[in-house]
Amino acid sequence: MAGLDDVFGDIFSSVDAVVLFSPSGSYYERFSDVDDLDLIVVGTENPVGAETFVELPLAFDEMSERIRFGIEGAFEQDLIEDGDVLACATGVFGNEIDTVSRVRASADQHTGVYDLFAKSRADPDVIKAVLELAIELGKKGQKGKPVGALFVVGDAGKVMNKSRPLSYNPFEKSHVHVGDPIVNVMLKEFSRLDGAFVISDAGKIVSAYRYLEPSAEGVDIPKGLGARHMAGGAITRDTNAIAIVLSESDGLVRAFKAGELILEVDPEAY
Ligand SMILES: Nc1ncnc2c1ncn2[C@@H]1O[C@H](COP(=O)(O)OP(=O)(O)OP(=O)(O)O)[C@@H](O)[C@H]1O
Ligand SMILES: [Mn+2]
Repeated sequence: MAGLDDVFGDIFSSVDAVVLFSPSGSYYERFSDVDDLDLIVVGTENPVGAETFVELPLAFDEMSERIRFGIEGAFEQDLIEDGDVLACATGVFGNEIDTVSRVRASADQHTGVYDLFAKSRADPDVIKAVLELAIELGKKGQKGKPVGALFVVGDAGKVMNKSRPLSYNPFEKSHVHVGDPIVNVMLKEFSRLDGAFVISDAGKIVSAYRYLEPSAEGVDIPKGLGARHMAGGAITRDTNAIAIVLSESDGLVRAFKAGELILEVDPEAY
């Protein structure tokens, strides 16, 4: 009878690097003894003091998200190359490592999600909450009809200076934050109305109904996208904000940073 190694051994054959997600100290040390293998530690913190470390802005409950993010971070830091085979070890059922996943790193699969979270001004939790809200809005629409929405996140003072009100601001005197379930209901309700939401680095809803007036000079967004996307893209070149845009016409959620489209997701795929 064949041993388990014969059955599962392929998972570990010709691996270029091991990616350890939030390992405990003892686990890390055991791996350091394995010769000729690149070791990359990925986590929200680096308590093992690994030399080669990719920081996660969020723990990412979903294993596939965690791995995708770690791989993008590793690409970003030139730790891996296109085509590298990685053994990704992570804990699916808890903090202890219980699962190894064999993944071929592909530069084509670059989604920009690492850039969006790790190198933005706004709090990663805020970005994640807004992205999830946009995806949810895209999936369900508003009362069954597709809706569009534009969220500008971070660097709110500057964003306010480069925009003007289309109507009175329902968030004028409030101190509400994204992520709060009631606020999400409010934001969905207001998404039927024109203009952009402006959200601070810490997630405070600064304004709804903002008409953005950035300079569109040098902004290179894909042809076919209209004024909402142009304004969203352009404001991220003029300020340190990021923009998350739900398109009413094609239903996709896009994120812009520094004037460029860096992430495109289909809400139906989530
Ligand atoms: N400069 C702007 N600032 C804020 N909101 C804007 C701006 N320009 C357009 N919008 C909003 O975007 C809405 C849709 O405009 P438009 O159709 O030109 O954009 P789009 O990029 O094609 O988006 P969609 O894919 O949702 O149709 C407008 O009704 C308006 O609410
Ligand atoms: Mn349009």
